[in-house]
This record gives sequence, C-alpha cells and structure tokens, in this order.
Amino acid sequence: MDIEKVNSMDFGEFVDVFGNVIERCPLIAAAVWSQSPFSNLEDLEKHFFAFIDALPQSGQEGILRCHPDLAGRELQQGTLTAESQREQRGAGLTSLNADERLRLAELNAQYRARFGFPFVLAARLSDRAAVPRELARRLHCPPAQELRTALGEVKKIGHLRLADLLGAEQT
Ligand SMILES: NC(=O)NC1=NC(=O)NC1=O
Repeated sequence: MDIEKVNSMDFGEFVDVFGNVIERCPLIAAAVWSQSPFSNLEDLEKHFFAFIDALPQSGQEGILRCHPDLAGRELQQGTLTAESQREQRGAGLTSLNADERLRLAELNAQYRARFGFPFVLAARLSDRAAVPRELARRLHCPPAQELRTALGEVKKIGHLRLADLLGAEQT
C-alpha cells in the first residue's frame, strides 16, 4: 500500500486499516485521519506518536492498559487481536512450558501491582528468554521512567505494525 492510497481513504477505511496500529486504541487512528494527507510513512507515524505524547498521564496509562499481557489469559483463551497473536507467537510465547508461563504470570502480576498498568514490550523484538529477564529488570525502575519506557515499547509495536501495513503488497 502506498501513501497515495492512504491519503485517498475516507474515515471508515482509514480506521478499518489503521485502527489497531496502537493495540485496541482505534481512537488514535480516528484522530490521526484528520491530519491527512500524509507525505510518507514517517509522517503518518509521527502523527500517531504525537497523539500519544500529547495525552495526559491518565490517557497514556490507559493506552498501556489496553494491551493484553504477554503469555497471559487472552493468549490462553485465544481472544488476542490478530496482530497481538502474531507478535506473541513470533516471540515464542505460545510454546512456553508450565513453569515459564507461571513465572511470567507472577512477574506480570508484580509489575501491574507496582505500576498500575501491564508490562508492555515489543514482542517481535524479543524472545521467550528475554521477556522475563526484561520484565524483572524493569520491575525496579522508578514509575515516571517506566511509563516513558513502556510508551516507547508501544511506539515500537506501532512502528512495526505500520511498516507491515504500508510495506504490504510491495511489488
Ligand atoms: N503486554 C504486551 O507487551 N503485549 C504485546 N506486546 C506485543 O508486541 N504485542 C502484544 O500484544
């Protein structure tokens, strides 16, 4: 898909295509559409990220809370979005043994209890060994710093999802 195609989309098409660039936050795509036309992928991405950066902390934490846990209940129940399912499978999180799954569940619970939002990491850039290690490390970060780190991961996930969408059908 090229940027001309994106710029030709009406509101409904745009949100259909880009509504899950930020996990379960179609509002962001709905807001970004009004910034059309976009000069390229970087410009489109810049508007997604600017929306996130302009939110109050409650809104930014809300975005994090829209993310399913890594290797959590939704993965077990098969209720993940298609993108999230692909990302978590790609990181090997669908083939954890019982011990690995339990450890991740414990770490996720500790993290959420400390920060009030779930641990978010770009799974496609990680793997089954690195996820618990990174979670354990970030668990000790100061809350203000951890919010910034987690939002950085949301942007990495968004960047990869946008690249998939715009890179798709590239001949
Ligand atoms: N809590 C999370 O980090 N969730 C996720 N990271 C991804 O890359 N995909 C997800 O669903």
